[in-house]
Amino acid sequence: MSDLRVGVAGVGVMGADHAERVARKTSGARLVAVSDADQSRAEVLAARLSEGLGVPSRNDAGRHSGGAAYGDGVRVVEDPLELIAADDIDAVILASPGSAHAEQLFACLDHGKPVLCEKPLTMDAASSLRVVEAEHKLGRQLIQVGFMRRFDPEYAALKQLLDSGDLGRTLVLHNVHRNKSAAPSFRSEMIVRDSMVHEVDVARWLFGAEITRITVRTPKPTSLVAEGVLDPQLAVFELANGAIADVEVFVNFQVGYEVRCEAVAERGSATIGLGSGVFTRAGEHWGGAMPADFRIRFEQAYDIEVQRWVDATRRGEIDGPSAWDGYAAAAVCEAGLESLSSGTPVDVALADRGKVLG
Ligand SMILES: NC(=O)C1=CN([C@@H]2O[C@H](COP(=O)(O)OP(=O)(O)OC[C@H]3O[C@@H](n4cnc5c(N)ncnc54)[C@H](O)[C@@H]3O)[C@@H](O)[C@H]2O)C=CC1
Ligand SMILES: O=C1[C@@H](O)[C@H](O)[C@@H](O)[C@H](O)[C@H]1O
Repeated sequence: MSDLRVGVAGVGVMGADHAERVARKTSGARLVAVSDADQSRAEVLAARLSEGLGVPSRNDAGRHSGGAAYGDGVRVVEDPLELIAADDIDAVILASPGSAHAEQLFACLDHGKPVLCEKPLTMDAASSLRVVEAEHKLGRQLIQVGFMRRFDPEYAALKQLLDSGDLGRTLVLHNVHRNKSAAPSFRSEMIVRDSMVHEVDVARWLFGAEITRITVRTPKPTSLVAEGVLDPQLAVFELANGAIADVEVFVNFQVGYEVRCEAVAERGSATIGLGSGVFTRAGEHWGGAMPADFRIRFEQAYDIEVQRWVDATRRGEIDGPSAWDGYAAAAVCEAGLESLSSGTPVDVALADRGKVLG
């Protein structure tokens, strides 16, 4: 079977990481092209990743003729929509900002291109639902959403344990999600839509049930954020199966990246994210290191996610969170935003899955 020829749209923090992953760490795939609204960023990355192949990078004004042979280097395509349409690209990774996802996802569907779309699927529930419906109309699943925690070995082991029933029924999930710091432009709504959305997916996935109601409350914010930014945030999710999950999201924690999840079940509890790595006692100090960001903490999860996406795409399938999962998370976040401003519980308005996908 020939290698999957991949193009990456949006090569900032996450896209550059994924592009490098495809170019250097993923089997059965080859990075053909990258695109970014900031073309110089794409050019620098393409040059760096082409170096590994021992060939110069190219751009569309150069010698691209619609089909890149292996070892041709990584091409820069000015317009991300052109990258999606290109004949020599079999599948796309979207790591552009969430606000660009809807248009680019529709382009992927129009061109029949499988796509691994970073979270959030889109910026609101209505556009996410349109994406789900458009994919459903095609009759095959082309969209996988980048909820990478499902691929993290610790989360996967927790899921397996809970599903085994050894601890009885799971009652409650406690989550902590802390980033060292966030850009001043990272406003309160983004804490829900970009950060909390991971716990929304984790809760839906671990419980295998939809979230029906969300409450978001905020203490007096940390003094280290701009006026008006509500950080940290505490949320409670109520699920259709009667379970409850809570999460503290704090994106300007200052210390490091910390993601924890404790499941409380009828006959025991299980916790992940307590800090792996080497625990040392030296020089009057004891302890271990904390990862600086998600790229370090979840490196293995991203690697597994992308490898399994490539393998599944080559089989003509997806193997991970679907467009529906992206839509359901968007619907919860939308209710979460309403709750963030009212401080009261808000019911999640979710379309009837059977009717949409039936
Ligand atoms: N799964 C995860 O853990 C993470 C996921 N993400 C997601 O990845 C996506 C990108 O986030 P970051 O890399 O942190 O942002 P970023 O700001 O570092 O990178 C975004 C890049 O997209 C480019 N861009 C802007 N408009 C574009 C367009 N219309 N088409 C193509 N490129 C465009 C920008 O110039 C920039 O280089 C977001 O959806 C974000 O939520 C981000 C961090 C972690
Ligand atoms: O997805 C991510 C970022 O977009 C978000 O901004 C961070 O808070 C999350 O920890 C990270 O996983």
